[in-house]
Amino acid sequence: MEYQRLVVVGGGQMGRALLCGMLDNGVIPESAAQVVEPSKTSRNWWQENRPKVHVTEDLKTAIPSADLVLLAVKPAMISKVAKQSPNAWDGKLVISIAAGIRMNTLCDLICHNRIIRVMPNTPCLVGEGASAYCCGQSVTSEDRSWIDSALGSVGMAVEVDEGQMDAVTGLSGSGPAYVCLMIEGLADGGVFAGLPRDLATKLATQTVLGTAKMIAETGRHPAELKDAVASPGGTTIAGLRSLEQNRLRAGLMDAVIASAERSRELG
Ligand SMILES: NC(=O)C1=CN([C@@H]2O[C@H](COP(=O)(O)OP(=O)(O)OC[C@H]3O[C@@H](n4cnc5c(N)ncnc54)[C@H](OP(=O)(O)O)[C@@H]3O)[C@@H](O)[C@H]2O)C=CC1
Ligand SMILES: O=C(O)[C@@H]1CCC=N1
Repeated sequence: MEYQRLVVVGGGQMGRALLCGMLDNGVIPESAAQVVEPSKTSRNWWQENRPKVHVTEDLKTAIPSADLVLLAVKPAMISKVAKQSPNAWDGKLVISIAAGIRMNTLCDLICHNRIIRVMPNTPCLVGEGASAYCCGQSVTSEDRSWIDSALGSVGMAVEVDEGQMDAVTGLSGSGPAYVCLMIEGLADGGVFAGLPRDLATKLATQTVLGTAKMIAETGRHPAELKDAVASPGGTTIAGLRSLEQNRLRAGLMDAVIASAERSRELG
């Protein structure tokens, strides 16, 4: 199936990361994309950065022209958006990225179940996203192929059971924030140890990027690669001891669990 027009409702952080990633990767041409956005600042951002994307405040006129609609508003706004344009959702593939909002709820709101729930993450903006999705009962095989290749064009995409979506949200949906905190902390350590801020941030970023790539490309267990860095009586094992004393791993587990619980509450 050819999808002619994509309407993104909510052109904020994640709507931007996903749509820009898809535009950059040729999933959809700029002229076929429309963004519905009430915030003037955000509309200005689209007009300055993606002038060919049509931007409007008017949901009611945008939806009828769409073949597929990406709901990228905050979870608390989903119901309002759906009710703002009743009967307009028929015949459209609806994709929701709202954390915690369940398929049943979406289905009740838009009165059909040709719905795909997606949990993406912000690295979609640079083609390195990690997205999971689950499909409603009326999703066609063409819809499924489209979402798989659209998300795949901006990173990795995996289909999961809906029951796994809260855990995915806790891990990869929220994860970029935890990694940013880690990079910030590593850079702060470098600054404390005497490096200029710019250099410390560059080294911290490349260390995280390189390590992630090494794990992904070698398929080796992170513990094995960690052991390869730590010489007996050396510098790394001193650092690792400090991290264990400060419960880094338990802290990361707690963060993922807290986020997954919050996702469950939002539903
Ligand atoms: N940020 C992330 O890393 C991720 C977010 N998500 C999900 O993505 C969704 C969006 O989050 P995020 O991008 O961070 O949020 P943002 O606040 O950055 O973006 C949401 C945008 O929607 C706009 N908006 C509000 N009401 C409407 C409306 N009625 N019609 C159209 N647009 C509207 C907001 O405008 P205004 O500011 O004026 O209210 C805002 O610009 C959420 O449901 C979140 O759970 C999923 C995965 C990761
Ligand atoms: O913080 C949030 O609620 C959203 C969902 C996943 C990442 N950000």
